[in-house]
Amino acid sequence: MRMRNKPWAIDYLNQHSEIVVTEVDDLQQDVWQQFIRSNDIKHIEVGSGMGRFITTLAKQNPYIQYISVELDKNVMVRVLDKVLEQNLDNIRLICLPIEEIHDYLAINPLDQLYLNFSDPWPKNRHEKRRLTHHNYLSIYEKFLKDDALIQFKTDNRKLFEYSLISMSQYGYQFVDINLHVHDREPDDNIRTEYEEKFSSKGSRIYMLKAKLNE
Ligand SMILES: C[S@@+](CC[C@H](N)C(=O)[O-])C[C@H]1O[C@@H](n2cnc3c(N)ncnc32)[C@H](O)[C@@H]1O
Repeated sequence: MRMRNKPWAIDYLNQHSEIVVTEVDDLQQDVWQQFIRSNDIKHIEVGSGMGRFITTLAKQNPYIQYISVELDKNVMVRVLDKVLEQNLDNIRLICLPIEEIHDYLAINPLDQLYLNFSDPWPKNRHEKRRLTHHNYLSIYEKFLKDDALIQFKTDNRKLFEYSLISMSQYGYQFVDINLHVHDREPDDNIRTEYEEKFSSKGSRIYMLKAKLNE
């Protein structure tokens, strides 16, 4: 997601340090350690973009704690806007790449992971950047509970097929595979910003749900 540089973004995020982390070391602060170590049900989205998906979930499920991970500060400000506008108190934002923070999350594993419209990185030489590459799957395994669910949506058929193979080879079992989400769209489907954009252009939306262990 390319968003114009907002020179004020980092200050805005840092003014809300009770909700947002912008430096890895901040995760050592007491308030974050308490959050990480609490035994609430916790769901995480990696690559939240502008945050419609995760903020809608947070509003619908006040008893679940949500973690939004988005590396781009220019995009994360849009997630923070939504959290503040809706007064959501069950969501935390981490404005860093997942690669840099997973050890902290692994302290107390999480219940569910969402990947929505992850960058497809179509060139073979960029395969390792895809968020369903086995290197990322092994990162997720460290911070997810044994029976945690991964839900992945994309408009990109090649990335979807790649992800089915990558996850299957890693040992994931598929709980659900939907090859046309918007044909008889499930009531509980929350459309992300990218999903809305691609769907309005006529793209088909694919979705999978998978678990490592039942
Ligand atoms: C194509 S956008 C999709 C945004 C949103 N999920 C949606 O569906 O509208 C992918 C987002 O993932 C973020 N991203 C990519 N790699 C990431 C990583 N390793 N850690 C955190 N965020 C990442 C990008 O900055 C970008 O905003």
